[in-house]
Amino acid sequence: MIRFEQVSKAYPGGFQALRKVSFELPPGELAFLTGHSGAGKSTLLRLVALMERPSAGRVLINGHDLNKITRRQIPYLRRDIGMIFQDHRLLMDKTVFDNVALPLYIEGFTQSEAKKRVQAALDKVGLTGHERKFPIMLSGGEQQRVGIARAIVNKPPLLLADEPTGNLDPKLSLEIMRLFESFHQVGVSVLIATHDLALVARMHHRNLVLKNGEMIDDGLEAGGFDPLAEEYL
Ligand SMILES: Nc1ncnc2c1ncn2[C@@H]1O[C@H](COP(=O)(O)OP(=O)(O)OP(=O)(O)O)[C@@H](O)[C@H]1O
Repeated sequence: MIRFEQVSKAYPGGFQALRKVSFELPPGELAFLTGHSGAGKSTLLRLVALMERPSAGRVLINGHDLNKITRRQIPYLRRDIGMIFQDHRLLMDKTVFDNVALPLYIEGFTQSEAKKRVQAALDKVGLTGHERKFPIMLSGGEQQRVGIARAIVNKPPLLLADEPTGNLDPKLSLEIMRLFESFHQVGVSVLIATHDLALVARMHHRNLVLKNGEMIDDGLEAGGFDPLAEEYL
């Protein structure tokens, strides 16, 4: 699903955010991406989502070399990727229905076609019946669920989440992570960048660890990984 081959990313000004990162995430796998603030987690996700381009190396998604994707092709590739952000990025003047339907409208679905899909997505995140509400009327956890419903509404095979539980308390965070697990269980690939090492330790999934732009652990070695170990912090 995702393959990084010796990927480096230098931002304008020369800051080296990623250094020769290589890893592979097979289809249907759920993995965490951890590391200190500034380690390069968001940069890595942005490279997968074609929001940034690598300075060196190759990123492949489903065998497509992203270096060979033209600007025009980007929207087509992005359809296969659902993105979830810490600040959920909902449109506050639109209803829950319209927020979730947005990717479908962009793809040209009519309102009636969109309706079924939106209801199915809201059902999956436990928000049936909230269609007509505005985001401001929802709790933080519910708003994050709307963001997740929007990300899954066109059934992408890959979900990328950047600190999806950053603003939530431990109970809600666990609920959101369980939701990602439920997508993984039906075959969706999921990559979640997070600071929440206690939650990562509790969930028993692969953990990719970045430190100063280098991948110091790709989570594949047997023997158990302790995300709270000193060397990872
Ligand atoms: N557009 C940019 N231009 C210049 N430098 C950037 C840009 N985006 C990120 N950086 C720098 O690259 C480094 C990695 O940033 P990134 O956001 O990928 O880290 P992160 O691990 O996601 O951090 P955090 O956990 O704090 O979100 C940081 O030092 C950051 O300041």
